[in-house]
Amino acid sequence: MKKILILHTGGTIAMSQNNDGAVVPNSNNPLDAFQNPFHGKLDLITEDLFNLPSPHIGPKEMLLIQQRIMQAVADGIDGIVVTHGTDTLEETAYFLDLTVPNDLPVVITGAMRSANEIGSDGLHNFQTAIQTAASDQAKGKGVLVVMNDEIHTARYVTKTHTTNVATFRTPTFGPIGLVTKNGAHFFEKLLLQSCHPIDHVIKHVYLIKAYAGMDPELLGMLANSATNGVVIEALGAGNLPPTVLPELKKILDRKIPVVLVSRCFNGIAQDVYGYDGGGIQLNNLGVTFCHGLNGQKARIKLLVGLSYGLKGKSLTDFVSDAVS
Ligand SMILES: NC(=O)C[C@H](N)C(=O)O
Repeated sequence: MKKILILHTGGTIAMSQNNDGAVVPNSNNPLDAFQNPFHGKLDLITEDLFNLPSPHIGPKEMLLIQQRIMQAVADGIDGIVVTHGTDTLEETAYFLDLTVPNDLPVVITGAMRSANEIGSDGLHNFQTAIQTAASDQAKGKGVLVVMNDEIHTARYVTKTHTTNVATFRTPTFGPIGLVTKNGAHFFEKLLLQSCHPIDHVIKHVYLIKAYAGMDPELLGMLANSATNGVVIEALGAGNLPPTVLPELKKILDRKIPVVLVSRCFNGIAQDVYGYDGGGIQLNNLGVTFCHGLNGQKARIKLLVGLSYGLKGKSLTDFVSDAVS
């Protein structure tokens, strides 16, 4: 019988609406009411790691989840389900994708409606996540996000709607599988990336967003602080307003890695434009283009790479390639 370890970390899936209509964490996890429908087929081992809304989760908590999963790998667990708030779920999922071995199925899920709201999606998402983690086909796919009957890769999935249960989408590529009443079905093979099992996370890796008429002061502050890395969500195919270039150069002169992604929902950032502030100039200045990740994931990738001790070309190669 397969052993599936369930790690609860909080989020709406562990919350209820109170009499004032506010959605608040429950002291008793509503998922404790889950009746194992896989009796005799799956051994479900449950642990409450913590009970935090996901805006309270950061790299420290992500590392705790990663360490618990590494222990489970050593203990011979067959699959892992992590329940998590949806606001930062994609970041934790990608952090784990980069830092745990990708042969063990690790599935993250959450809910958009709390336990006592009509149409609550928590129990259903929980069940489909368990089915996916128990599937032989889930092996070797890296960390997966299962929500609303869809299976997405941690690498590309993102939260796209504030409240809709169909919030998790994979721009450009789409989901890699579905969960039906018969279980998990995959229709994509994946390029797998290497595992970087870090044991600490560094600080001061920042994410900022470009906008029309972008003020240079924020970059100026980063150039003069204890900054370890910067990710910029650039305009379009990967361009910045020229007004920020002097401050950007100060950061690059300090050998602080600067990674560029696009603020566009679809597509990849590339060095295609030759005007002032265009991608070709940014590339020549030493900015690293990250192909295919959104800003928050590129930041996680830079954070993991730096925490792992990568430097220079190995760091650039690691961060620029979404599948390395
Ligand atoms: N749907 C959710 O889980 C959102 C909640 N604010 C959280 O991330 O904890």
